[in-house]
Amino acid sequence: MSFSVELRKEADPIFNAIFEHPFVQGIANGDLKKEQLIHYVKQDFEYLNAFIRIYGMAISKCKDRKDMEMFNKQISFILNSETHPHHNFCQVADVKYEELQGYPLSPTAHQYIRHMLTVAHEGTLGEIIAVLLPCPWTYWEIGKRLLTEVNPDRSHPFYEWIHFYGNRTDSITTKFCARLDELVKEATNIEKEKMKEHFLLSCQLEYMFWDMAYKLEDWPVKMEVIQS
Ligand SMILES: Cc1ncc(C[n+]2csc(CCO)c2C)c(N)n1
Repeated sequence: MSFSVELRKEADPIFNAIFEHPFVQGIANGDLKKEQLIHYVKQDFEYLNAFIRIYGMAISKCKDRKDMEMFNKQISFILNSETHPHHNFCQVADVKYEELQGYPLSPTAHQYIRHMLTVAHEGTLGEIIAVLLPCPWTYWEIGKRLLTEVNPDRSHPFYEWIHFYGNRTDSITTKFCARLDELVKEATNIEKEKMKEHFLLSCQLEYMFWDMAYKLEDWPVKMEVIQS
């Protein structure tokens, strides 16, 4: 069994819990409150900014152009394409995308971003791929399952979202898995254990991100944001 297949197997209960989560089920049946969609987009916009920066940190650890190109393509993808599913949520919530940008991070978004930043700062290239992988992998599986199980028509409010994630053929997940499986061959047992740990924690944080949006999670004590 390849390392990536081993990781997917261990994470199976988390992948299933994510699919069963009421926010994901809300995408399936078109039943989400405007505030939940707005909270998700506000937090995800900042999450994607952090993701782009982490790809930049990954590039700084690459030894060859092929790896650099892989991450560079993903930066462009986030900047130019990952905006489509956000626009879908904004349209359903009847808000302008620009109005949802620049908000402070919720506790869970903060935790997830800090987890990825720590690994990007301290880890090897293999550890960085392991920490980033649950992001595309969980969304790809959600998209594919919703596409087959819901098979939405154009009148479905989240038709665009489901097709965007479900229809990816040239998947970054496949590329990351292949690269991780190569890198693990040269890794020590300690590094391999760290890769697994980072991957599983990111899977848990993917679940928590949906939960954060669904429950409109915020800090226990609200602070006034002082604009300079
Ligand atoms: C919390 C959270 N997790 C995953 C994604 C999906 N996603 C974000 S960046 C990217 C491309 C990776 O190169 C994908 C698939 C999201 N939007 N928000």
